[in-house]
Amino acid sequence: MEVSKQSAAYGFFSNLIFMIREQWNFDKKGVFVPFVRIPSDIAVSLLGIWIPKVVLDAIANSVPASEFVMQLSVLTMAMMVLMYVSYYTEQSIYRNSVRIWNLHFYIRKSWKIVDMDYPQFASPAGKTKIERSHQALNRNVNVNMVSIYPHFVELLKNAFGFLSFCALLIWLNPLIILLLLLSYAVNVLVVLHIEKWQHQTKDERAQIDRKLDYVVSRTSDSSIAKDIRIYNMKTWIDSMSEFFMREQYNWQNKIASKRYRQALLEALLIVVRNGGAYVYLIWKMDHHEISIGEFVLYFGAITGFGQWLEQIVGRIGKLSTAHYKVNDYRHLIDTTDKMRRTEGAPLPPTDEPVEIVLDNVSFHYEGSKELILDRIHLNIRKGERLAIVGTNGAGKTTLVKLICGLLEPVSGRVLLNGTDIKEFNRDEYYTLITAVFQNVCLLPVSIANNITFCSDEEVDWEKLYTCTELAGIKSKIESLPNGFATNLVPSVTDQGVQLSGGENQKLLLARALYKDAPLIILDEPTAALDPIAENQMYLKYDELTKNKTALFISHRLSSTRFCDRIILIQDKTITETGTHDELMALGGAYKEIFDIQSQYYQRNAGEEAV
Ligand SMILES: Nc1ncnc2c1ncn2[C@@H]1O[C@H](COP(=O)(O)OP(=O)(O)OP(=O)(O)O)[C@@H](O)[C@H]1O
Repeated sequence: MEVSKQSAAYGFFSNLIFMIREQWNFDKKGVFVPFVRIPSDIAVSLLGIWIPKVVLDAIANSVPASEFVMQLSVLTMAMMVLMYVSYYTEQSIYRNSVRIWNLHFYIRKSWKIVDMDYPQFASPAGKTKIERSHQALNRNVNVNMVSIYPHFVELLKNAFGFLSFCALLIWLNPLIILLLLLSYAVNVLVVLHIEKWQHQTKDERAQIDRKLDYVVSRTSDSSIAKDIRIYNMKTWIDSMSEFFMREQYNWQNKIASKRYRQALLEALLIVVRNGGAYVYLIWKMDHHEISIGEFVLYFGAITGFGQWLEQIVGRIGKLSTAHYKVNDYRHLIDTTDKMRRTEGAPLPPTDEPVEIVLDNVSFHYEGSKELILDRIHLNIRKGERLAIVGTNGAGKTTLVKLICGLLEPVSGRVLLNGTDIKEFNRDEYYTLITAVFQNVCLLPVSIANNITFCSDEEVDWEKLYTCTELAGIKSKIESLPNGFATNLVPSVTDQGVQLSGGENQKLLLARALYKDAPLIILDEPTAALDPIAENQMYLKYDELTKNKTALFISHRLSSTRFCDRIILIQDKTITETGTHDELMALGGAYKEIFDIQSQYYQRNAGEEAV
């Protein structure tokens, strides 16, 4: 298996500063909490080893009871207050603010995904980037990217705690510190090595996660629930999910076995380190060089020193993980759009049809060298209704996506009214286009909102009624108990309705008409319509495309008669172009496909006549 070796593009401190800045903008209190938490936690640890010494010294030195009780009460009270502060700050850092903070990044990530350039979004590299960002913000806030600042605070606390215990142990013997440090250094190196390996293998693991997620999410996808049952896809889903789970399990095993080995090494080091130090303390007491109170104090200090160091090692590991996750998040967030987002060329008036020119356009999808379209020349006149036909996979949708700016040509230019579409601001350019694609995209909101994408107050109701009437869906909507206020996507909305395939298609047509842009694209808009509805749509075709340039993809060649011109895409290029009659007269591939389609109608008509 090839291991992807993507190293962190942002340094640790760059990521830390980025997150502190984010925390500052989000909630300033979170930045200050450490200043209280660090000293109080360290004081709790010091008091923890100091109080037994005070007790033992008082007994050994026969301190008067009243003085002893006084000393103990003050220390115990101080301990209580500090422990409360420590508990409160922990709750406030980890339990509350971090979860909300996580949500803040989650929303920003989702926003970025919907806002990024479509070609980048749809590319394999983009998908991996998005998957990694999902992992960076998984639900476990103790290990995902938002844990970087809390882990850093804890690391600082561990470092100061460690230094304060160091100061104590220096009085005992500086060599003890050296022995303890050496053993921990070995452990740190092993932990860092494991973290790096985990990061380097992340892409491979992300790919398996993505496939498993896809297969598992199919089980609850209502749109394919019927197919699952009818085609008995259960067996396929079972075996695929088992396969990917096994793959995931193998990876988890690999990670676990590395961690087990590291834990074993750590256990061995603890035995050598603490054992040696304790033997030394016993020897000192045996030689009357330290008192019983000091023995207990140093005993606690050696244990505490070890604990601080263990925590430092653990924190470095967690910080390193969080650092890589911040890295993945920033990789996504900092993705710069290739399309123009700044001020672009002035838009043409939106109430006039546009002219589109494809000038020597070639295209292949990322990850494949094979051209889908090869040096296409096409001039679509203002207000022209162009039908694009061709067999499955010929490249019709790809051509339309290039015109929409959803894909970028690998060579050549797409011009709108003489301006390269790259020159327009991307979002402004989209305002010129309205489209009905084959996939149905509905939101869990009302029908009116689904068509207009604006709030009820902003809806132009007259226009909405006209568009739904034209699309042939108005009477159906009005027959629903809540009319235009009826929610769609019943699985997540109150009293939501499920429209039929054809009704959904009419709704999408109404949406395209409501947008009222100068370029309208209809990709198989009648595929799900019954013959009567289809016929009505053709009859209204003039009205639907009035004052617009229209592109119409259809496999039903009879429908193309309503267009001014037809182009046939074959072998990566435009092989035939003309009106229906011209192409029939040409006697080429168009005529052949048309004849094949029409022979069934003719035969049926003939049979009926007999
Ligand atoms: N995102 C993608 N990545 C890689 N290849 C793709 C992608 N989308 C489409 N293709 C390939 O590009 C070719 C053209 O696809 P396109 O969807 O443009 O065809 P089409 O003419 O619209 O087909 P249909 O009539 O079946 O809708 C196909 O061979 C398809 O496999």
